[in-house]
Parts: sequence; structure tokens; C-alpha cells
Amino acid sequence: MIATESLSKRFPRVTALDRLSLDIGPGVTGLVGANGAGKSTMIKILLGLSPATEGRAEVLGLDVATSGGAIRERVGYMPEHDCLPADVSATEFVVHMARMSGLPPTAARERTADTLRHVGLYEERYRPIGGYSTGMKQRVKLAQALVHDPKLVLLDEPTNGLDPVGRDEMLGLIRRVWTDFGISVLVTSHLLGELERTCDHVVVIDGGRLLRSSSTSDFTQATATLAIEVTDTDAHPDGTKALREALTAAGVALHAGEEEGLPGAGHILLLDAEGEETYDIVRDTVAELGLGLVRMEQRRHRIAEVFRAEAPADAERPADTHRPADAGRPAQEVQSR
Ligand SMILES: Nc1ncnc2c1ncn2[C@@H]1O[C@H](COP(=O)(O)OP(=O)(O)OP(=O)(O)O)[C@@H](O)[C@H]1O
Repeated sequence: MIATESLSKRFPRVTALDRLSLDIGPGVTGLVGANGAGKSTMIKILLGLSPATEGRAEVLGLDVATSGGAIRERVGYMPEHDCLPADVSATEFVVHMARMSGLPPTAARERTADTLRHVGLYEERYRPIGGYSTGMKQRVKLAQALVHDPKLVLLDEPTNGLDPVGRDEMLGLIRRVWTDFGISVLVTSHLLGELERTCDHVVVIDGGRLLRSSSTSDFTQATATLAIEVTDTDAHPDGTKALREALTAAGVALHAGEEEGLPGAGHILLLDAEGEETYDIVRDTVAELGLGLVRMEQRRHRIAEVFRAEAPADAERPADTHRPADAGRPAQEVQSR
């Protein structure tokens, strides 16, 4: 879908992209980096809107230096900043964008109705955009990127300004752009956490340089760590302690510390699983003690942890404090440089 080779973009005072070589296939790909990492610059080069200083890039097999127009016919683009006219309705605006992309009037109207429905805008699509919430405006921006049925969409920070619920809804929509319509997606974000569930592949850039490009599952590979949480009972007022002692006696290797569980719940024991029998031992021990098993789950790395572990020593990386008690809070933000 996208291939770059030693792609660089230098402004007089800053190198926005520094010899970036990438190969991005079909599916949903996240391009993640702090503010100023070079994400928007990359998108503008891929659209043929801004020339690279060095290197080359192809989108859908077309050279960005010579085929900008052809690329923009086949690719949808959702810009980062607000760029919507306040005094026209979503329907009027998206029909206009569809016509600009070359669709005949009837097809433009039909595609607009379908696309706005797909992004979750219904009756309100006839009201002026000026009165829309941020979430609705982001949906209009997404709709105009999809209306001409592109092969690929480039989405620049589509979750910007959204609250956690709006962000989840937008990420769900983005995922469906690929799963329901087969349109590949390149989505930028400065939030590492939100890409885990949405993207098949993640590219991390920092200061215009490639830090890592790999599949999300490689980033978040399951570890052999099990997290166990149990309830207290009258017989065992500290169920976690009782379980720790019983499992230790059974020869299970437990991690020294405990994690805090959800507010009001017990602590979470962590242990190294050595095959399926560890699960059986835990289950049987919990049953023998008469405790309630709240969770027994295999831990996965979070992208932020991997990123922090791999970042160069001189780079300040986010401290990932994700615990179950953090569930539902906004994803960890990559610090600005
Ligand atoms: N037209 C320009 N002239 C000079 N410098 C620029 C220009 N456009 C971008 N830059 C610089 O290039 C670097 C990368 O900017 P870019 O907008 O690509 O980052 P980004 O990762 O998209 O971050 P953000 O989400 O904050 O826009 C920044 O240091 C920025 O100040």
C-alpha cells in the first residue's frame, strides 16, 4: 500500500523526516509518535502535497513525486485540524467533496447518504456543521475521506479532542472501515495505547526517525505471566495471602509484589505459568480454599511498555502506570519532546 525509501524532509530549522524506510501492507496501520515527530509531514508527502527533500515514496504503486493527482483520486484524507465550513450541512459538504472527487451528482448523493449513515450521522446531517460537537465534526471529516470509495485512507489524529467514549467510538469506526469495506487505513496518533486494539501493524517514529515497525501482536505478545485475583471469605479474611501461601507450598513461583486490584477489591497475584498444569494448580487451590476466583488472565505486554523498553536511553519515555484500576481512563500519552 505504502513504501518509502530513505525518505527525508528538511525544513530550514528542523529535520521533520530522517531517512525513513517503510513498507506498509493492507489493513489498519498506526503511525505513532509524539507531537512534532513528523506524522503530518509524512502524510502530506504521501498525498503528493509536499515534496520530499530526499528519498522516494510510493502509494498504491504510484510515485508521490510524479503522480500526486492520481494518488489523491484513489486515497482519502482526513486532516488533523478543523477545516469544515460552519454554515453548510454535513450532507451538502460531503456531496460537494464527492463531486470534487469526480462522482456524478446522483452517485455523489447516494454515496454521501450511505457514508454519513456508516459514520453514525443521521437526522443531524441536515443541520449546519457549525452547531456540531467535536465528535460529530470528526465523523464528517471521516465521511468526506471515505465518500469516493478510496482504496486507502490517511487519517491524521482522528481521535483528537474526543473524550474516552468518543475516542472508542471513532476507533471502532476506523476498524470497520477495513473490516466492512476493505479500505486500508493509515492512522496517526500520539497515544500509544489506543492503537493496540485498532491496528494490525504499528509504526513508531520519533524525531522523524523510525523506531520500530511491526505487527501489533509482535508488540503485545502474550507473556507467560498469569494475574490472579480472588475474593476474601469468612474463613480467609485475606484471601490473597491465603492463596499466596497455598500456591507457594504447592511449588508455584510467585512474583514478589502484588498489584492493586479494582477499588474495593483484593490484590492481584502475579506468577509465571509453566504450561497448562499451572492453571490447574491455581484452580484447584482456589477451590480447596473456598475462595471466589475473580480473574485468572494471561498478561500481555502493552505497546507502551515495549516502546519504553526499546527507547534509546537518552529519550524520556512515558511511565506506563496501567493497572486494572486505570481501565477506561484515556490511554497513556507519548510525551512531547
Ligand atoms: N512547513 C513547515 N515549516 C517548517 N517546519 C515545519 C513545517 N511543517 C512541519 N514542520 C516541523 O516539522 C516537525 C514535524 O512536524 P509534523 O507536523 O509532521 O509533526 P507531527 O508528528 O504531525 O505532530 P503534530 O501532531 O503536532 O502535528 C516539527 O518540528 C514541525 O515544527
